[in-house]
Amino acid sequence: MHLMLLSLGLTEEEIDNTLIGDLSKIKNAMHLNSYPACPDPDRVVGLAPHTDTGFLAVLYHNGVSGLQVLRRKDDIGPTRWVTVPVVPNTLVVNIGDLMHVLSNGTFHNVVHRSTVNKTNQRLSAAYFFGPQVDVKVGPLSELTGPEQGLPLYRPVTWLELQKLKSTLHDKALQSMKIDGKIEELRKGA
Ligand SMILES: O=C(O)CCC(=O)C(=O)O
Ligand SMILES: [Fe+2]
Repeated sequence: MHLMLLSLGLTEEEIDNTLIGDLSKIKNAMHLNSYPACPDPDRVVGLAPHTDTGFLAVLYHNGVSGLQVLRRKDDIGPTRWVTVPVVPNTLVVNIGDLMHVLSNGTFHNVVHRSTVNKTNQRLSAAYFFGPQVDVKVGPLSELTGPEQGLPLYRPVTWLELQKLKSTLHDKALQSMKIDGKIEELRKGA
């Protein structure tokens, strides 16, 4: 995460002043997932499509494939699910919603899901890195201004975002847009 903030142009000193510079404001969580083998895997959902809410998620798995990411329409093809290849002794890092907010939309949160395997049980451990539940996260002031552009999102705490997602699902971030119409979205949810 430190390297990602450097790549956005923040100095070491500016990073020290962000949430990740102040480790007392950082919180961790973990999911342990088990996907039993299923003889008819196309008829079951392992883990429904979602984005992770924190800054970053680091995924470890037992070498059985199943994680897929949603690739938006591009020159290569239409919007599609792409299976993340299993590479031994590696971890997968997903960008979460709060990293998307913190970077003012530069780093995109990734929509992903898990499928189940026909013959092998799949196990995964997802480690989530985010702020303490009551610390507000908004676009970094270093990334917004007359030259870089306006902040796209209002600040939220991790807890607020989790509550928004429980009612608005994939529309939660849209509802935090500074020109977003939260009430309209709530009615349509
Ligand atoms: O099982 C996986 O590979 C993904 C798990 C996941 O996305 C999650 O726990 O949020
Ligand atoms: Fe996830």
